Amino acid sequence: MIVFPNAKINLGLNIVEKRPDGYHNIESCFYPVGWSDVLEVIPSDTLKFTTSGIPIPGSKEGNLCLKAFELISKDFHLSPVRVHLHKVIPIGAGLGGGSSDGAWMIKVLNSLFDLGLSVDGMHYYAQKLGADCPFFIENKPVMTRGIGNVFEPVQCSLKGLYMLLIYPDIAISTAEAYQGVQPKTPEHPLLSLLEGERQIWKDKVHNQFETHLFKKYPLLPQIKNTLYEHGAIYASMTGSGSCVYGIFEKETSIDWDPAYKVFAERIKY
Ligand SMILES: C[C@](O)(CO)[C@H](O)COP(=O)(O)OP(=O)(O)OC[C@H]1O[C@@H](n2ccc(N)nc2=O)[C@H](O)[C@@H]1O
Ligand SMILES: Nc1ncnc2c1ncn2[C@@H]1O[C@H](COP(=O)(O)OP(=O)(O)OP(=O)(O)O)[C@@H](O)[C@H]1O
Repeated sequence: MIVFPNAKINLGLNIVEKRPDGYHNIESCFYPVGWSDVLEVIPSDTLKFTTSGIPIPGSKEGNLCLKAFELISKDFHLSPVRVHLHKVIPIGAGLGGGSSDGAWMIKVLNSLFDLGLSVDGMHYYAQKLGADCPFFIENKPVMTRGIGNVFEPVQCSLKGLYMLLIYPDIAISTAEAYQGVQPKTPEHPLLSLLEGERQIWKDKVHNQFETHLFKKYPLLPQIKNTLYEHGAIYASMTGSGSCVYGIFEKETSIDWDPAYKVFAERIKY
């Protein structure tokens, strides 16, 4: 079975408070985008995991694909599989690529082994893997609260518009990003801003991580400004960075430093 675990962007991201367990409660809209890895899972004699594409830091055992397999095999009998992950989504980009691989692995195991897990059942396992994982189970635009695992519907569609995603080859770990953040109560409820006129997003919809990460990495606000100079309706860093995206009414191409990774699409979700 072959699937294409996709990335996400955050439309607005408020860090509301630090919790006693060290995590932070956030308020954000998660939106699926088409930048994708390739994940192949086939029945085999022994459990095997290989990767190609972008090198993934950390051990094989720490990879969320294998972690998903281990997690599900605690509750179900799974025969061995051969897993190959071709990594395309930049790492340390705020695109949730690793989380997506883990969540898609749960979905693959559910159908390959006929486990009969419902969406809620898959959420249960996904949230044990990481804060961003449950979103990728249903993979549709949603308002998230809690640590990113409590979902609420949002009437916000970007379908038919154009998206440019720019990864400037700066890896920022999620833990690093949260360390420098100052939680604060949002001035405006994000949900009503996102469901309102898109023209006001530029002034009112913020990713709170930008405050300290833009000071630390001045290249990031430069990329955001360039996107606005080329006519973006809205531009922002996604998640904990470093990827910056722009949303456009028409197809737009911009010359970037060749070291950057760029993904462009007509938004389909
Ligand atoms: C920035 C976001 O991508 C927003 O979409 C997410 O909040 C990050 O979620 P994630 O990458 O799945 O995060 P995890 O891998 O579960 O956590 C990595 C580390 O980030 C910090 N962390 C993560 C999520 C959260 N809501 N509060 C946190 O403080 C914790 O120090 C944690 O040890
Ligand atoms: N399948 C995987 N792909 C990428 N990273 C993985 C994977 N499994 C585990 N990891 C670990 O997770 C870390 C970062 O993952 P990820 O790509 O989700 O970060 P990110 O792009 O910053 O996303 P976000 O902060 O939005 O979750 C890597 O440094 C790596 O050690």
